[in-house]
Amino acid sequence: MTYVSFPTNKPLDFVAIGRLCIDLNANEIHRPMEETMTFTKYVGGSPANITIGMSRLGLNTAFIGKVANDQMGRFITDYLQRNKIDTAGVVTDTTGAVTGLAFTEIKSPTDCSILMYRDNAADLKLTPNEVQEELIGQAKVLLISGTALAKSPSREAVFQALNYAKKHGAVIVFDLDYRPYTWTSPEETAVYYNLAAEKCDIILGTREEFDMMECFENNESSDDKVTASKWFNHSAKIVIIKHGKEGSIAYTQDDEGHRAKSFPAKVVKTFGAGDSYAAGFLYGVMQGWTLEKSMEFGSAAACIVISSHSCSDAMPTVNQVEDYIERCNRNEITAS
Ligand SMILES: Nc1ncnc2c1ncn2[C@@H]1O[C@H](COP(=O)(O)OP(=O)(O)OP(=O)(O)O)[C@@H](O)[C@H]1O
Ligand SMILES: O=C(O)C[C@@H](O)[C@H](O)C(=O)CO
Repeated sequence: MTYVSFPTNKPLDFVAIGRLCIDLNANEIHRPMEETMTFTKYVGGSPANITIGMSRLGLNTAFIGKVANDQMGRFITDYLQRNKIDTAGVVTDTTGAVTGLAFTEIKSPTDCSILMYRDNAADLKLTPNEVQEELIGQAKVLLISGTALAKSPSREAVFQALNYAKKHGAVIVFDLDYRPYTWTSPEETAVYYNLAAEKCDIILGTREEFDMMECFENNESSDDKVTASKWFNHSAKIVIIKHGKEGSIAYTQDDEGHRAKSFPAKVVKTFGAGDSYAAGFLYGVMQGWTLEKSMEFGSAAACIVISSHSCSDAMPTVNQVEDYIERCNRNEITAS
C-alpha cells in the first residue's frame, strides 16, 4: 500500500531547511558538565543531521540555511560538501551573527542534556528572499524542522519554502524538533507549529512534542490516535509518534496504526536518535517499502547513532543498517 506518492521527474531526492550548527560532544562521558574538560567538534542541528543521514544512505541531497562568516561556518559548509550535499542554498551571514553551539553533557546512557549557546545565531537569520525557489522546485521532498520557526526572519523563510514546495509538488515532511530554549513559551510554539503542520504530508514527533502542540486543547490524556487523526483533515498522509526505546507508531488515514519495535542498543548517548530515525524512515518510504519496514530501518539507524559519540558523523550507510538488523536478528547485540 502506498501512502505518499513521491514525484519521479525531479533530480534532487531531498532538501532540508533550517538549523546548521556545531555540536561539542563531551569526550569524558558519564560525567557532569562541571567535570568535563574536552569535547569533540561535529556538525550539528537536527535538519543538517537528517540531510547528512539521507546522503549517507545514497540519496541526492541539498540544504537551505545560513552560516556565520567565520571558521565555524566554513567548517560546516565544507563538511556538508564532503558528504555530497549541494550547498548552493547555504548562504553566508553578513551581519556578524555567530554559529550556534551545542555542548552535550553525557552523564549516563539515559541522562544526557544539551547546553545551548544560540544568541545571535546565524541559522535564524535566513530571510525568505534567500530561499531559492529553483532548488525546491527540483526536489522530491522538502523537510522542515521546528526550531527554524522560532524567530523571524527564519520563520518566514520556512513558510516561503512551504509555499514553493506546495507550488512545485514536493512531498513536505515536518520533523517537530521542539527545543524549548529557542522559544518564549509553549503557547507561542504551538501557534506556529500548528500553522506549519497543516501544510505537511508527513509529520514526525515525540509524544511530548505533540502534547506541546495540543496545549490549547485541554485534553484529559494524550491519545496517539486522536492526535494523529486531527492532521488527516489537513494535508497529512502519515503521522509518526515516537516513544524513545519503546518504539514508534505510524498512523495513516484509514487504519489503526503501524507499530515498529525498537532494536537493542549499547547506548552511549540518547541525542541523535530522532534524526537518524527520520533519515532511515524517509529513505524507506522513498524506496516504496512498507511503513513497518521503513520504521524498522529508521529504528536500526537510530541504534547505530545512539551507540556512537556523534550524531552527524555516525549517520550510517544502507549496508551498515542492514548489517545491524541482521546482527540483532542473530541476537548478537544486547541492550546496554
Ligand atoms: N534507548 C534506545 N534503544 C533503542 N532504540 C532507541 C532508543 N532510544 C531511541 N530509539 C529509537 O529511536 C527512535 C527515535 O527516538 P526518540 O523517540 O527518542 O526520538 P527523539 O526524542 O526525537 O530523539 P532525540 O533524542 O534525538 O531528540 C525510537 O522510535 C527508537 O526506534
Ligand atoms: O541543535 C541542537 O539542538 C543539538 C543538535 O545539534 C544535536 O545534533 C542534536 O540534538 C541532534 O538531535
